[in-house]
Amino acid sequence: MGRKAETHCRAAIESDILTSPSLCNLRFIFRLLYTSFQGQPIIMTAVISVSFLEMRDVIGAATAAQTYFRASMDGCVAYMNTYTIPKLVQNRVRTWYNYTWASQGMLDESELLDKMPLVMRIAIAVDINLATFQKIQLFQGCDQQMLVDMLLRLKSIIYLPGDYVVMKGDIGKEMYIIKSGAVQVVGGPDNSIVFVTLKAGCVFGEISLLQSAKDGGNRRTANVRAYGFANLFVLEKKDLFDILVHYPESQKVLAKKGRQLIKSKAAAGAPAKEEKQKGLALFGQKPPTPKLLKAFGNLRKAGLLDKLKKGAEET
Ligand SMILES: Nc1ncnc2c1ncn2[C@@H]1O[C@@H]2COP(=O)(O)O[C@H]2[C@H]1O
Repeated sequence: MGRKAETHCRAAIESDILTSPSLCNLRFIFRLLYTSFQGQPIIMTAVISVSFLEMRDVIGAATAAQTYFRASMDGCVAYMNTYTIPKLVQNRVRTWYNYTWASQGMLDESELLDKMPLVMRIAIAVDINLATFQKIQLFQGCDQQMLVDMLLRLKSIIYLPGDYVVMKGDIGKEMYIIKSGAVQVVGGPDNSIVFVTLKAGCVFGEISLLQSAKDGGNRRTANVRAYGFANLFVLEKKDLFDILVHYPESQKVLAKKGRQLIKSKAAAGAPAKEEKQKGLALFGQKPPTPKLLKAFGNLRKAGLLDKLKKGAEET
């Protein structure tokens, strides 16, 4: 019986099922058990028996999530085959699925929170992101409650390396906050000039959102491209404006900041040094904004992510 427990424990450590993001903690527990109680089979048997029911529930939930993920990916692949979508696009879609699953262990984080009572959603959103949002320069001077309302409307999205998040001249319908990874503001021939690289905690896409449609003020002022994999929060213009209706003072603060951003854009004659030489800058480099808390950091699996990153860079 004791030897059996030891064998099961070792099998669990080596098994593939525990390599999924949600189960890698279990793999760690088994490894700990194995190393701590090796040679004490009775203790190991007792501990494993007690944990068994709990583990069964965890494994059940994780398997359901994986089944959902698989079904979604298989359905999408079948759909792409039906419409003979080019292989290159199909590979990118597959990479997106695999990266999303590997990095956050679910396809849509917001789905998870949607089912919770508002009070819990607020508690989670505040705990994870409020401190970070309070440090974002754009939101300084805005009502705290307005920031909380905003946190509840954020959607999470992942862009693949080289994907364009916004295109110059398009109408701005959403703004972005970088959760992890980086994006580059690019322009010039073949977008070969990098004006600035924005990292975790930075905001972009806000300029066209804060301008009126008059005289094309709501158009994107630059191209923004994902630099490596980029995990972003998206805030839609409609959601932002729905919220601002209730906070006229914050509305004034943001409108003023919007005017300042446009002014600095007009002052493109005095951009940051390296941009000046190239003569294409819109406005100076933004001050660094703080890093977002690593909310889902413990779900990351560096090995698989690195492989996916390499794969995506090769395509
Ligand atoms: N020089 C710059 N430095 C930092 N961000 C920029 C710069 N130029 C453009 N952007 C960002 O790129 C975005 C493009 O879309 P928007 O014009 O909506 O908002 C723009 C800014 O957020």
